[in-house]
Amino acid sequence: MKYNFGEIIDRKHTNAMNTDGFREYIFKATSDMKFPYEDDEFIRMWVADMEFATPPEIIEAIKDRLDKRIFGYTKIFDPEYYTSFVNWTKKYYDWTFSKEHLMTSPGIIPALYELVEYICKPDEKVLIVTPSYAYFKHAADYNNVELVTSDLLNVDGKYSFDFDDLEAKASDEKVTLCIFCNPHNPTGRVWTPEELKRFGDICFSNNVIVISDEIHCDLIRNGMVHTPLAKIFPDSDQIITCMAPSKTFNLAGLMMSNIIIPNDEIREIWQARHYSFENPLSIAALQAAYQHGGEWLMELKNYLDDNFAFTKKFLEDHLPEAGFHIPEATYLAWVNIKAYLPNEENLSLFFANQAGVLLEGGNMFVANGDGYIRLNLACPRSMLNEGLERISNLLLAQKK
Ligand SMILES: Cc1ncc(COP(=O)(O)O)c(C/N=C2\CONC2=O)c1O
Repeated sequence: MKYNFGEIIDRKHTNAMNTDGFREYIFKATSDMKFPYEDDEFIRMWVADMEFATPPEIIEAIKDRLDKRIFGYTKIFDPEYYTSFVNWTKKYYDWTFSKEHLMTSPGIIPALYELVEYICKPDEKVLIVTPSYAYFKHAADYNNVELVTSDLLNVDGKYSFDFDDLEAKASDEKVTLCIFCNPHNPTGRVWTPEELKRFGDICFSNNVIVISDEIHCDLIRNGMVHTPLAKIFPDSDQIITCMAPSKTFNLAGLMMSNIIIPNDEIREIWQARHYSFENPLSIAALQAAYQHGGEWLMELKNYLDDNFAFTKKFLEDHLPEAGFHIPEATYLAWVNIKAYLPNEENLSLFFANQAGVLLEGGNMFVANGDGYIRLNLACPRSMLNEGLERISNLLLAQKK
């Protein structure tokens, strides 16, 4: 191994959401909220960023840009950014897109907020499948647009579309936009080409535009293949594809994502309304990620696959009544613990207070997540083991 994923890195005094933002984000509380644990005693398995150092190749590119010593107003003028990214999508997803369609945003969430405003009229509705990353709901709420949800089917922890329900919801003429997660957070599904085709046919035959949020698409298990929704519908301009190396290379704080908008009308609104300057260090980092990140990603995927295998065995050995399948994508474990805590409403608070573990409870994923916890496994194995030990000790104590 060329890279050290077992290293414990001190994130204190870095203004990290992960270490300092959990009271506000998870508990909607102020910074004086008290727990029986000191902040640095928690095992943090909640927000989706990683405890791993960003690849040295990316850090080197940022340093090179720093050496230029002037950081004035910046936009992407150099075609090398597009070339680096499209070479990556060609190599990893066998998919390409036009340079003219590539926009950027200081994050995918800000893009969702803007796109809902640009696409939906006030009396229209946004469709999502559930459970869902909560910011998909926020994107509708903050634009005062009604949210419509379609629960994924869950058969013994295996998730799939309820296509009949999806068809029924999409056929509502007021549903004009679907925010779609591909691969899916929090269930970890990698949608098959067949599922994507049926999903897209339902949306497009009902005049529903799709934002395909593909931020997790590089973080798939070895052996899996990501299919961009737009690859299934190469002639459609009804798909906005959101991708970013921020999840892949632990760069979320650099606030830059790729938004591919093939629809001329929507892109023109975006270009007129979106503040399109970029951070020069972010451009350097993202370009380096796509040019030089391949080897690190390969080792990261191996380490994550081992963390998932470790977690699966741990749960089988210590919590045999928990429901868990190794997800096809993401570094997030979605675990059914109903058998141990059938009635606990606020799982995040329960584990924070009783086990000193910060995690996200199923109730944080809009709907269809009761009894589940989501664990971030993108951490050194020693940290993972401690978190799992604390969780299992607490849950086993409930059974006594
Ligand atoms: C599906 C999905 N889209 C967008 C984002 C955020 O994109 P950004 O605005 O950073 O470019 C996340 C991050 N997911 C997180 C972050 O913390 N917990 C999660 O589940 C995500 O899971």
